[in-house]
Formats: sequence, C-alpha cells, structure tokens
Amino acid sequence: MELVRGIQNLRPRHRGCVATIGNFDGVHAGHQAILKRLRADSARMNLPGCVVIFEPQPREYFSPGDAPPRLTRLRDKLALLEAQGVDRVLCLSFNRRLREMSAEQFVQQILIDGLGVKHLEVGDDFRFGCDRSGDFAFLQGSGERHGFTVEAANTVAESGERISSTRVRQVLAEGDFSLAERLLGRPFSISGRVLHGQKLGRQLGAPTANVQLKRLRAPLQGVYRVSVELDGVMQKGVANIGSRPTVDGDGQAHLEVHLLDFDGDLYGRRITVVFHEKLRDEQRFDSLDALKAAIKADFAAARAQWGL
Ligand SMILES: Cc1cc2nc3c(=O)[nH]c(=O)nc-3n(C[C@H](O)[C@H](O)[C@H](O)COP(=O)(O)O)c2cc1C
Ligand SMILES: Nc1ncnc2c1ncn2[C@@H]1O[C@H](COP(=O)(O)OP(=O)(O)OP(=O)(O)O)[C@@H](O)[C@H]1O
Repeated sequence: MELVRGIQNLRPRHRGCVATIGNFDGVHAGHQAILKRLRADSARMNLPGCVVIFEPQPREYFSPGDAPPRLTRLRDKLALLEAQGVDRVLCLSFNRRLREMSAEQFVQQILIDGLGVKHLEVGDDFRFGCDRSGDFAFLQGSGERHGFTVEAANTVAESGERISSTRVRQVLAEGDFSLAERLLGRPFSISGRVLHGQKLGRQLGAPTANVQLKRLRAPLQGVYRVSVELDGVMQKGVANIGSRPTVDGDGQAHLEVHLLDFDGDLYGRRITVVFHEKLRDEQRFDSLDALKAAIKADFAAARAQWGL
C-alpha cells in the first residue's frame, strides 16, 4: 500500500483510481463494507483503490480540547486499511486551506486534478466540504459533469443501529467488549511500544509494562482483563488505563499491563493489548497499601475469570 501525504505529493502517475473519503477511525464493519465495494470496483475497472483520509480528523482540528478520543492512531489505521486490500491512501492535512474549500473546489482540486477519480464510493450519509455542503446528490451532479460515477453504500447496522466510530466509542466506554468486537469486526486493542515507568510497580507487587500512548487519548478508562500476544503466544494479563491518581498527577493517560505468570523483559517491544472485560474504574486510594490490596484483588478477579 502506498501512502501519499498531502496533495503536494500527488504525481501524474497517481491519476486514475477508484476512491472513497472519510475519517475511517477504527476501520469498523461499516467502513469494511465500503472498502469491500472499493476492492470490487478496483478489480472491475482495473484501477487502484484509493482512500482519502484526514489528519488531524476534522473534529480534532475544530475543537482540539473536546474532540472524541481516537479508536486508531494513524499508524494503526493505515495497517488496518492495508489489511483491507487498499492500494493507496491519500492523507490530507486538515488545515485552514482545506477547511475553507467549498465542496466544488474539493471535487475539482482533489478528486479531479489530483486523483483523476473514475468512480467514488461513499456511505449514504456522507457529507464534506466547507459547512458540509457536499452530499451524495452533489457528488452525483459533479460526477456527471466531470466524468466519474458515484455509488452510495447502504447503511451497515448491528442490532438495528448504524455502525459508526461514535457508537464504537460509546460501547467501549460502557465496557461492552463483545458488542465492540461485532462492530469492529475484531476485538478492540491498543498497540504501542513498551517504555520504562517509574519502577514503582514492583514495590506494589505488580510489575507492569508501560505502553506508550503518545497523543492517543484512550477511549477507555479503568482496570481491564486483557491479553497480549508475545512471540505468537497469547499471554493473559490485567491492564490499567488512567492517570494513576494515587501515585502521580500529571493528568496524562497511561496504559500499563501486568502479565500474569510471566517474568521477562518487555522494554522497547511493540505490543498489542487486547481488551476483554472491565473489572473496575480507576480510583484514588489514600495509601499505597490500599492500592496494593486493590491490585491484588484485580489479579484474583482476572485469574478467576480466566479459570486459572
Ligand atoms: C491492575 C492495576 C490496577 C491499577 N489501579 C490503579 C488505581 O485504581 N488507581 C491508581 O492510582 N493507580 C492504579 N494503577 C497504577 C499504579 O499506580 C501503577 O501501576 C504504579 O504506579 C506503577 O507505576 P510504574 O510502572 O510507572 O512504576 C493500577 C495498576 C494496575 C497494574
Ligand atoms: N455503518 C455504515 N454503513 C455504511 N457506510 C458507512 C457506515 N459507517 C461509515 N460509513 C461510510 O464510511 C465512510 C467513512 O466514514 P467516517 O469514518 O467518516 O464516519 P463514521 O464511521 O460514521 O464515524 P462518525 O461516528 O465519526 O461519524 C463514509 O463514506 C461513511 O458514510
């Protein structure tokens, strides 16, 4: 899969493709349905399949303080798009210039001049352009004028409700991991590199791998039963995501994982933490001893759930 960062990096050889546009945060089952259609169009028309995404996502640009937490960082999103058979990703910086583009300019500058789009797949509710003025009817009209076709995919629903990134976030916040798995088409996970922590964990009887979240604001908070794949083996564990109010108050979210029955060094490795079940919310304890006792109880609860 080829990644093109910004329209300035589009070359004449990139012209001529079938395309779709959106945030694709989480690459959930609704997105996967669109991507399946894109693959079919690509084979039928013998053209590469291109996905146009935005970085940051528009809501992160408009309100950085209260944009919803990401389900996938750019790196994970790209890996998931590649796994869905996407040939090319055009990642547009969402900035003032893009924000001020009318729907007409977006079609002309990006879809026609930049990508030479021959066919476009969108969801039935897709809207874009300054003030979200571009919709399916607008795209169809533009297509007739500029010589590309447009198709709208039917809504993909689960339990009678449309699947969306917003819904996946809600379901995760509620701790319903089996529904999240059905919406995502895979279990929810967070990947990252293991960093050195404050080395307090051992004192608490809980050596933990600290997973770097960087700018990811996690869509979860609390203590979870998890598993981590290491050298092809799924290791059972317990994770905490939160600001660790008992020991430090930097306000930053941390993801820490303790692997049950594992004694080894994980520093520097990239791991994927798969979430199974919420055990409790994170709490501020009055003493380290109280925190230690709570963590011990978390391990016992997780062991009981695993049947260990
Ligand atoms: C299973 C588990 C549950 C935890 N629960 C809490 C909690 O409720 N409140 C809190 O302040 N910290 C909690 N922590 C975080 C600990 O404070 C943290 O692991 C400890 O400070 C070690 O940090 P270090 O790895 O940076 O040394 C939890 C950690 C684990 C592994
Ligand atoms: N459940 C779905 N069924 C069909 N198409 C969908 C579905 N969800 C998203 N799409 C389409 O996939 C493309 C990318 O969607 P996008 O990521 O922008 O929105 P979303 O998943 O609905 O997220 P949000 O909750 O942030 O609105 C758009 O064309 C959108 O209409």
